[in-house]
Amino acid sequence: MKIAIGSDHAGFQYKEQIKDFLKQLGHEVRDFGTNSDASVDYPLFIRPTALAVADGECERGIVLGGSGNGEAIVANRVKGVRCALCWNVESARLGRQHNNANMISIGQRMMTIETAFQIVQTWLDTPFEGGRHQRRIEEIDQATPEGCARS
Ligand SMILES: O=C[C@H](O)[C@H](O)[C@H](O)COP(=O)(O)O
Repeated sequence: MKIAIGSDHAGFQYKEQIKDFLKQLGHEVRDFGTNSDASVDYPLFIRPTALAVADGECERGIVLGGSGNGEAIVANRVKGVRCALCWNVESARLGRQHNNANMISIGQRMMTIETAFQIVQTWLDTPFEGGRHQRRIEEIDQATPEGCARS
């Protein structure tokens, strides 16, 4: 697969290691930065990563930061992206089975690199279940481009 990857400074070290891990598995990686530990603003790197998944340049995407929270928030504002914030193998497995997550967000300050590798591997290997979960995904996509509001 062609996989987009992006991080801020707080996710940079794991981004580099996950990039190597993906290449060893035979995947093509498109790196949207950042390229050092120097402090940056995560939306500037995460949004282009998510847009590459949304427009089909990449099949999947991985974003990283300190917690992964802000990165997931940014990615999920891009139409067509379903980014699961993953903190263990089970959350990654369910992100695929139930949510058909085409992106994951990982918090470098939240876990060991071994757990991060296991999350990535699980997310790559687990198929979407479909069925009732497909209906729910379609309900997510019923939101207007402006978002939802009570009328
Ligand atoms: O949700 C955002 C991410 O966790 C960021 O990586 C984090 O906020 C960066 O924090 P700092 O600027 O204190 O390194």
